[in-house]
Amino acid sequence: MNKATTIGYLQLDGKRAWKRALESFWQEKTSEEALHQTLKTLRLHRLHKQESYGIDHVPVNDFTYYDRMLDTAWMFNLIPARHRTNDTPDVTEYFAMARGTVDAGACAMKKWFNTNYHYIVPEYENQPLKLVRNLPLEAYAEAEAAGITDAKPVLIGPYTFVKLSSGFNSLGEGLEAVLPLYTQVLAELNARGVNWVQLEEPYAVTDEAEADAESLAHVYETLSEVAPNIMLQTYFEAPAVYETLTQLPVAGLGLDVTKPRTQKLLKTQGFPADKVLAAGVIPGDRIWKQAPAQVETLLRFVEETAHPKALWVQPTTSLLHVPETKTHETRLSQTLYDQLAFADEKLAEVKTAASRTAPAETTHPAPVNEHAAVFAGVDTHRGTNADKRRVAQQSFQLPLLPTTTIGSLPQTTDVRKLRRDYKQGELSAAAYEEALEARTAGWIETQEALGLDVLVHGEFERNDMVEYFGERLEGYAFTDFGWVQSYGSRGVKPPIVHDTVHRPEAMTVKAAVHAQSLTEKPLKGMLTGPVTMVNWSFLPEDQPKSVTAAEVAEALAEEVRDLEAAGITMIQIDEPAFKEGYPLRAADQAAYEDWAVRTFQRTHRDVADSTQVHTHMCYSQFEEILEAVGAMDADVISIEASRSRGKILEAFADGQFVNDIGLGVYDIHSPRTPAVAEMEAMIERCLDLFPAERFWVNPDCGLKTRSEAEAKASLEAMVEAARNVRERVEAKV
Ligand code: MET
Ligand SMILES: [Zn+2]
Repeated sequence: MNKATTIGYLQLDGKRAWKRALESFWQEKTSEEALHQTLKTLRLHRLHKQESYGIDHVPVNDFTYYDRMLDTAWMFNLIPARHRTNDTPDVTEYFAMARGTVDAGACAMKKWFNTNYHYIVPEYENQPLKLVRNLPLEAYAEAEAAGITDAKPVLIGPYTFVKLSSGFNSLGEGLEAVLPLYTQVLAELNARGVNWVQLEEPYAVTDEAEADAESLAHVYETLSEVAPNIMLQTYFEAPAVYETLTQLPVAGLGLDVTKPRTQKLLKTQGFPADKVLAAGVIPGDRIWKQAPAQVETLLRFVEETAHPKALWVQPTTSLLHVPETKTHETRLSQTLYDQLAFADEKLAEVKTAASRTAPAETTHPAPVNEHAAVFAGVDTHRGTNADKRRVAQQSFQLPLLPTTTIGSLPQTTDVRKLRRDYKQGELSAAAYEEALEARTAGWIETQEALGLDVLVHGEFERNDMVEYFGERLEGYAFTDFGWVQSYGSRGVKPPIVHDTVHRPEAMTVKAAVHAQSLTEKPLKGMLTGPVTMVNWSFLPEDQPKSVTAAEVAEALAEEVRDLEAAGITMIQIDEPAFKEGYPLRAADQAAYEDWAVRTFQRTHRDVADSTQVHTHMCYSQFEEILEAVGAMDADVISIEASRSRGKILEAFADGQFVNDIGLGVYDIHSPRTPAVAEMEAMIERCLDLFPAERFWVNPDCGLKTRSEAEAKASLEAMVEAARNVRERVEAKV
């Protein structure tokens, strides 16, 4: 019988006990001692749970107080000077790095590969490194004391750790710094009698790994001398350096065998006979139950092509990316409920798959191509150019450097309470709507008083920019406890697309028309774009992602037409998740861009030249995707620019990009009121690159998380900065 294994389990349980424990400690409502105690209980609970499902080599040290990259950095004494308060770091340093303090900003946070999880970026500044505590060893000992023998300590591998850290001048320098510490950790595990250890190297699936193959080999040649059996675990794609990995002196290799590229590698290159193959056969980042026959077929394929020394059956990724269990859901239809498998249901699937040996009759279904072409033969483009539209849109009579916001305005406690009361039936639909309209009316006055040139209604009715539209479209379903960790203690409940997406009726027209009726200034209608809608949802299993995006695009196109017909002729279609959907391999990029750009284009294809389309993206490396952004052809794109102090504009300035740009002049994540002079300087710098006619001035994202006072003060300063620069530019001509 094959072994049933997992790569890692999730932190954010459905009841959110983990989150509550952390937040109550941060709010100083519980002691540090109580925090450790509560988290230990949760930690042991999940170990026993996995064991009870029949999982072998239950992973330990996958449980974190915030993030696993952070755990590793902290354990190595890789603490930025600004966060250090003790000689030997403790939770103070740990949470200072994660969340910042009054005096010291947090470490940066970045997207974990192509998932919606964000990790903490360790900062190397030549600190002397040392092993502060051997966390994997402690976790192993704890499990053993709880009666779980043969647990598998897991940690992020040295190669991936260095690649994702900042401050190392080169991979070589980074490895030189951390390899001795990994060696010490692993040697201590070995001395303790640990059997297997899992080292995760997801970076080995990226194109960049090809150039790093030698370093990877060096790392594992060094570590295997001292370590227990190493399971070198990859996920998210097939390794880009498969041949190198197969030749390493490690005891096992973990692969996502559902990926077509992995299957091809197994077929053409085989698998080393001296290694264990940990085969990811149950999708760890999706929520659909697998047909047992299909899994068996896949396993049979693996056995026949790989002939490994032994086979471990496991999910393709850590279970971090799915909710804990479906068992507490009551709102889902029986059909849908029956089709779902969240983390705990996957444990059962893994066990079942590992236990069966009977060969299946069915043939392996052709893998779905996520990036299948859509809108074949359909012209999705607006069919007009930026210059023509600029002329038609002069009717808005905007000043030079018009000021606006990104859409959401502060969601104060009373706004949240309104939504909650309405959802729980304590407030009638009419009373709810009236309260929202009053809120919008107040802010229309405020925006006018602040002197903003283009207004918004404020998005008070939206808890989340994807959920809001999902709830109004057919084909979506929502869970009550389906939390997935996004970063730290923060989670999201991604909607589930389970059927064809349709728009039964207009979704945003009424609120926009009401808001516009209160002002002479133009008001932007606010929509969430098709790419973001699919990148932040769980999608049907057997359908390419692009197909769902195309359905959403048609629904949004209807909404755009309705808005236009109702007199809302400035419409923003947000795409903050456009960049994060990019595939891990360059070879897949063109196919992604094709459907992503075309579905976005489709949403605004049918509007008149005089209707102005905006889009908004935040926190993206725009340099890499500029051509696609240009092809989306929104009249105005607002971008995050404050953190790079406008440097990003250099990429836009090479002449290819013809649309207008909304400069995000201050960081909305900071509670600090930005200085007028600072914002002026940034605008001025950008004017060296572009004519002033092409710029807008705005914050770098929505203001929903800010207090009213913070938002007002910041916007006041922003409007003043724009005015000052406007006056100077106009005085020059
Ligand atoms: C993450 S992007 C958010 C855009 C949205 N319109 C807002 O202002 O909140
Ligand atoms: Zn944003």
